[in-house]
Amino acid sequence: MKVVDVAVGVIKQGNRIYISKRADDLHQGGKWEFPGGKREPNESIDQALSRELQEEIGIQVKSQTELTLIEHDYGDKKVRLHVRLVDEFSGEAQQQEGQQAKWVAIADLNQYQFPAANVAIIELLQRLVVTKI
Ligand SMILES: Nc1nc2c([nH]c(=O)n2[C@H]2C[C@H](O)[C@@H](COP(=O)(O)OP(=O)(O)OP(=O)(O)O)O2)c(=O)[nH]1
Ligand SMILES: [Mg+2]
Repeated sequence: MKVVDVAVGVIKQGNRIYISKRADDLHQGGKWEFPGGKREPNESIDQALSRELQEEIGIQVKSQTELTLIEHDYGDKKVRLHVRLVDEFSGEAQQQEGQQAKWVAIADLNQYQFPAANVAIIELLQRLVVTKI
């Protein structure tokens, strides 16, 4: 099965992260996610993330730094999540297609149901909080 490269943005303001709910009819539908999407041919991950965050939540990314890389096999689909921290952006994060979204404290992320691949991202964020970011 081919692996799908996905650019994922952990958008941070203070100690809170922006999460949105995936539409029910998508892969891993109905779960919460960090905004982002599939890289298109000839696009870098940086470009894919900037484009997706503009399209999905209407922000312009000013800085993105690598957080982690996660490969996960859902059985029906294999993904490689390129997870980036976005802590500088312009515009106000707002779902462009009306999905639910919210800013959640890093410590409270466990209260939401995410796709299985995200468990490692949330653990990492909570570990980083203890030290720095
Ligand atoms: N955006 C996002 N995708 C995630 C996360 N965790 C996770 O397993 N995924 C998976 C679900 C999907 O299989 C894939 C991303 O696909 P997507 O549906 O967001 O892609 P896209 O925005 O380009 O959408 P489309 O072109 O298919 O409409 O990565 C996450 O936190 N954020
Ligand atoms: Mg998407």
